[in-house]
Amino acid sequence: MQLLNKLRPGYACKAGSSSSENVKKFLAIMDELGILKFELSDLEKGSMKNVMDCLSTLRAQFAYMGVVSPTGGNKYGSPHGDASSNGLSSSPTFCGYRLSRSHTKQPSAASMHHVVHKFHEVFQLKQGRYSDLSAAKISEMMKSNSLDNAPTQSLLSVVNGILDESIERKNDEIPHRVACLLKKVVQEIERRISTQAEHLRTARIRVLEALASGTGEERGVVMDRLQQIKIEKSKMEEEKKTGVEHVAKLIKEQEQRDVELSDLKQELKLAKQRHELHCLQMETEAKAAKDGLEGRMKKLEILLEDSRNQVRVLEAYSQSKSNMFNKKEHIFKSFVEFQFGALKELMLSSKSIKHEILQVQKSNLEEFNDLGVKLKALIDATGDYHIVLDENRRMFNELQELKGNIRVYCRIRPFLPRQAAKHTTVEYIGEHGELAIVNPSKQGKDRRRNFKFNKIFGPESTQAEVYSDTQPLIRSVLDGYGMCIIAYGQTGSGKTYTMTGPNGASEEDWGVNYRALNDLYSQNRRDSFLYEIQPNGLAVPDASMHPVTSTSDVLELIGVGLKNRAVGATAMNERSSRSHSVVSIHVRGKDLLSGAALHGNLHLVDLAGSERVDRSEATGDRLKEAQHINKSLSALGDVIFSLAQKNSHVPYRNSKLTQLLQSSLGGQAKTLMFVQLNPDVSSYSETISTLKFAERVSGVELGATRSSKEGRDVRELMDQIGCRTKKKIAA
Ligand SMILES: Nc1ncnc2c1ncn2[C@@H]1O[C@H](COP(=O)(O)OP(=O)(O)OP(=O)(O)O)[C@@H](O)[C@H]1O
Repeated sequence: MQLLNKLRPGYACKAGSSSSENVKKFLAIMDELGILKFELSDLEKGSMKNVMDCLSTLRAQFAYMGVVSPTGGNKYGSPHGDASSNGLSSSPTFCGYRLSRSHTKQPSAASMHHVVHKFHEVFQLKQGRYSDLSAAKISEMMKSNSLDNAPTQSLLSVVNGILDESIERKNDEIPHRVACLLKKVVQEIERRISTQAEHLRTARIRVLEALASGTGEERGVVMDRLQQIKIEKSKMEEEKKTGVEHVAKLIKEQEQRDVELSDLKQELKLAKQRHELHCLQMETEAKAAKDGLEGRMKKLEILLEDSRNQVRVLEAYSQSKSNMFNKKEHIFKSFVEFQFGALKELMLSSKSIKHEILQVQKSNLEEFNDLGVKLKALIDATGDYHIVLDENRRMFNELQELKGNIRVYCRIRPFLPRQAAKHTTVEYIGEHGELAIVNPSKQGKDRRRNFKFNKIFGPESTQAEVYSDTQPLIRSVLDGYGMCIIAYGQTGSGKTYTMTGPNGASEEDWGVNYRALNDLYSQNRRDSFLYEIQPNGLAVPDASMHPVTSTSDVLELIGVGLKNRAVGATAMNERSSRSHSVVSIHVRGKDLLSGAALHGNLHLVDLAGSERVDRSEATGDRLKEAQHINKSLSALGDVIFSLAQKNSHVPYRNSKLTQLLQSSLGGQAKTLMFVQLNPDVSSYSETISTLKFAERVSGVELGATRSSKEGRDVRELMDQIGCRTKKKIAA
């Protein structure tokens, strides 16, 4: 056991050389016995498999050896002495084969069995007796080769057989050849026994020596080791089982992997197909792209060639340009040099010019000073001019006042082409405003009636002639006075014609309105006054005021007013104005020098027809309208009459019309009335009533002879104005 203990892994390395020697001895014995041995290096590595195999073989050998009894007979009835016996006899025995032969090479179990079988065949008697054996068979059996190789059991069975046969025979003697065979066999057995005994003795001594070197403790270690080995074996079996399960699991996993692999292969196949398709497409595209690129390359090459050619051309061109520029540069340089020379000269002349300029400036300054003195004198003179202007304005107004603040003109309308019988009521028109009207139906002193006006415009009078006396009064408006121009008369007598002119009138036919407005703008003294002109209707409900800058602006507004004017047919006029038309123009002037403000106004009044109600055959609303018209005309007559009489009370408030015209009726305002007459005899009574109205309005002044003193005053004033104006112009 000590020996086995020394077989533990690593023991040889740890133990001393004596242990190692023992192992070597053990291995030598194993070698001698022909048993599969292990190497010393196995112990050093700890590889126990070879060691265990060796020990197992040794154990089996011992077991086999125990089968043969010390007497050499078949103790257990088996003639062949098989390995079933476990006993290990201490008495000399012999093994089933020669131990000496096992020195050569370790026989395998199969070869050993073969040899034993062969010698059984030679020595086994299958039937019959040994005495019946042929001489050849016996000589074959007696051959030393056969005897040497025959198993001991076979030899013993031969001996037993011959002995049994001799006992059965009793009287018969054993044939000589059989006796020789018996002798030979016995000798062989003896030889084997002695040899075996010797070998066994030697082997047992050696084994015992080897075993004697171990102790009981080592045996325990070996047993423990064996136990461990068993445990390891069971563990290994367990592991093997686990391994088997693991292998099964692995197989299953393998199967799954196979399935996955097949799926992957399928996918790979599809991917490969797709990839191939894609590659194909790519190749096609690449080919197309390549073709395209080649085409483009060719184009680009052509372009490049063109560009190169152009570059060459440009290079040549730039070269020629460069040469030209060089030439020009040369010319410029010489030119610049020349210019520098000229510049120097210029600088010199500039200096002298500067000097001259300074001289001129000095003399200019002196002249400016002189001019300043003169200008101051002029400004003073201008101040005088304004004083003169103001005085002129005042004197002009005085003149107009002396001429009369209320003037009544008479205008007789010509017969119209459509009028059939042209019998006139106008018998005489005097140069100084005398008018004789006749009534053809009457005789005697009642037949004629005389009237007196400031002036009479006959049927042939032009629009310009009618306006001529009005024109000077327009200046009064700009001078800041009020003025009112009124057209009065029966319907169809020509009021609108006088105030506005015929429809679509040319400049020649323009009425008072247009001409007055034109004069307002043309007489606008912009050098000394700033004027603002606005038509005004603020005194009338729903009226509005609009700034105007020209005659056309005013006419436009008049047009709007006319559209709104009530017009209706009467028995006397197909298109009769059934309302008064008033255009009020306010003028604001500012003296630019003194800052003094002026405010003048001009009322242009086209009254409604003055015919009698019964004559116009008006009824209903038209009758009421006619009555209103008559009332307002009557109120106007009363106001003008009161003014002419210089009454303390003037009844402005009796009608809207007089309220509206208040600013241009009375005071320093000028009133100018055109009394319109229809010369036709059929209108005689209307003519008479119109003339009576005019007579009443103009009152005392009409027909009154101005005193010689008033006449002188007028002439003197006229002279003064003329004289001053001449002086002013001279200045
Ligand atoms: N001096 C004139 N020369 C030529 N035609 C004239 C003259 N006066 C008036 N007429 C004509 O007579 C007609 C009546 O004139 P207008 O309409 O001016 O009269 P009216 O007094 O304004 O009438 P109403 O009061 O009804 O409005 C018109 O056709 C007009 O052209």
